[in-house]
Amino acid sequence: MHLTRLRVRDLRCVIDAEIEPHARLNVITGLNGAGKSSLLEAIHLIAYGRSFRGRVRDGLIGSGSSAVEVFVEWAERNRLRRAGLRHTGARWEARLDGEPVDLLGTLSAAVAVLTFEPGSHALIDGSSEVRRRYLDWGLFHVEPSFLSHWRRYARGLKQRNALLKQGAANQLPAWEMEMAEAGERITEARRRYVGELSLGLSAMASALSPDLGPLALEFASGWKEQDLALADALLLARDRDFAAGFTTVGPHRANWRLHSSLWPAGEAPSRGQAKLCALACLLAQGEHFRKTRGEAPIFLLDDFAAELDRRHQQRLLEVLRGEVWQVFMTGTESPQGLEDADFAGFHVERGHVRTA
Ligand SMILES: Nc1ncnc2c1ncn2[C@@H]1O[C@H](COP(=O)(O)OP(=O)(O)OP(=O)(O)O)[C@@H](O)[C@H]1O
Repeated sequence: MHLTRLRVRDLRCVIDAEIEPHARLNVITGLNGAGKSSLLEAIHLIAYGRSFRGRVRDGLIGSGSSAVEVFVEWAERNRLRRAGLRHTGARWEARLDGEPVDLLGTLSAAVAVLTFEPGSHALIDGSSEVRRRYLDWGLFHVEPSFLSHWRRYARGLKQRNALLKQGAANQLPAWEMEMAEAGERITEARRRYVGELSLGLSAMASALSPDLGPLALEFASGWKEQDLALADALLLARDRDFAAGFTTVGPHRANWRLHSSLWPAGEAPSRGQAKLCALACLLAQGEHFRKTRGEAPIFLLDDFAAELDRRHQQRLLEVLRGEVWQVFMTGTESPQGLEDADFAGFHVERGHVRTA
């Protein structure tokens, strides 16, 4: 899929901007604070209902305005589709192909976007929640039944946690059964997905940087899955969970780890290594999406020159040029090595965008 039109109103310093992006590579340049990242935030907002730089109400809406508005048009299998989102920070209204939308997830399912931004190293060195979200984003897009299992599990977990807080044991078995059934399905899907991602990850990583060596993903389900079914793990954890006041085992505690020969077991990767590995993971996820769905997600690269040294920038550009994805990248300058490339340049100045 690729955007054919992007219109942004009242997002940070961008009061009203419209661009017709290139189907492949879009390079957005401008001075610091010009509003380059704001354009990427607009695309991210449509796909995720939030920014990659915090909540909508925390400064995303341009000062003096009550809502941010984003409109996109995109081509998908020779069909033109469109979506719009108006967000006040507290309330939102969305439309997809001219029809009102009740759930933000409907937009997320339609517009697939992967974002690499200055905080993306958290995928490797941040909390397990970031890594679960990474897996679940992929499964949400490639496995149609995943969302219903996920919702069922989340509802069971919420009910079980409420009962644990109240000290009410008698209703626990019913909710544990719900959690166990849905949770086993979630785990099966996550484990399979991690396996599939691992197949493409090392190739992607070596294209990005030969130094990264072979990479492997190791999945942990959130309970001692090799010894116990989830239903038994929940039963056994009851006393501890009553004392804690929440559920201490289950897929909501799942995690994965990346193994690389660059950092021995027990050692943490450097910030730069974590960034490169996070990028490799995102690219591998995009490639998996493309192979499974038969169309590619849109890739956003915020301030990529500041994130990667020149050698890795060149390698990334080569990888991206070999792919069929639509890419939006920002930087204070256009990257070197694009002289013979077919791409669109946009220049941003105080929130105004023009073709470069
Ligand atoms: N709510 C807001 N209303 C109006 N302007 C805002 C608001 N929030 C931030 N800004 C301004 O918008 C600009 C943000 O731009 P953005 O972060 O997109 O710039 P950038 O070109 O990506 O910069 P850099 O190269 O420094 O990353 C800044 O000048 C900031 O002062």
